[in-house]
Amino acid sequence: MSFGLVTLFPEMFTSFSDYGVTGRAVKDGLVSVDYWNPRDFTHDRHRTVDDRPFGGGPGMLMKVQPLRDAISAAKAASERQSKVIYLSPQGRKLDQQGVVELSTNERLIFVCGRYEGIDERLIETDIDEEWSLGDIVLSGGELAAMSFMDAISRLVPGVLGHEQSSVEDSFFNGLLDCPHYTRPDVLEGLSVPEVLLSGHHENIRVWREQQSLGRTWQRRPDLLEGRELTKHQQTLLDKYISELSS
Ligand SMILES: NC(=O)c1ccc(NCc2ccccc2N2CCOCC2)nc1
Repeated sequence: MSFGLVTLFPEMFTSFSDYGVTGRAVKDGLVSVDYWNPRDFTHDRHRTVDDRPFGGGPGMLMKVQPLRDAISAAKAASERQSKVIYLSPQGRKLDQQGVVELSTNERLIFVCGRYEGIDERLIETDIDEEWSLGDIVLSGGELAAMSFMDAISRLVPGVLGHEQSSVEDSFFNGLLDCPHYTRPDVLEGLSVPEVLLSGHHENIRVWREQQSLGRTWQRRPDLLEGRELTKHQQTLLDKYISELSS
């Protein structure tokens, strides 16, 4: 997977490239990241990257010429087919299904807006898809881009050493995650569910699936709509619900 970042603040992305699972993926060459700063594509003495909005109003927009040139350079830098993504509150809201869709691309170029955003005509001419991290307002697109990159990278084969963990990822199978426990076995007078100490792997797997189903039903019933549960899953969920009232 190759990521191209069009951003005024490339240094922000060390959080992705230098730490943890994603840092290891970059180090191992499973994921590559390259940066294209519009400021490097300016030709005036002050290296201007913002411009005033037609129609007036508060704030500035990103200056068109440096931004267009940075996007073109990002596209030209790789023979791979690339998709240019603009992150904004007006985009398609991201969920794990969207992450799976985006992960099928060889190269993604993220355009990170600053100021009040970019000229609408750039979205029509240079941007392929507009996406949103969620209904939140950020000071720039960088943190949204990094969240997209993290979620997408986790689906790249080899990035999560123990393949299993990506399957158990709470949203990977469309259900919320089960509760997790570790030492000490009693914490503030609270013990660990017996089944987890039993060493009975099948019972543990079933308990975890029941917990995922139950918590999803309780906290995010919307995730269960339009989802066919197997008979076994329905039985587990029914038992979970009946035990709530006991
Ligand atoms: N939900 C998201 O994915 C998301 C993405 C970016 C983002 N901010 C950068 C930005 C990009 C485009 C347009 C406006 C803006 N903003 C500039 C600053 O003012 C607020 C609007 N915010 C939230």
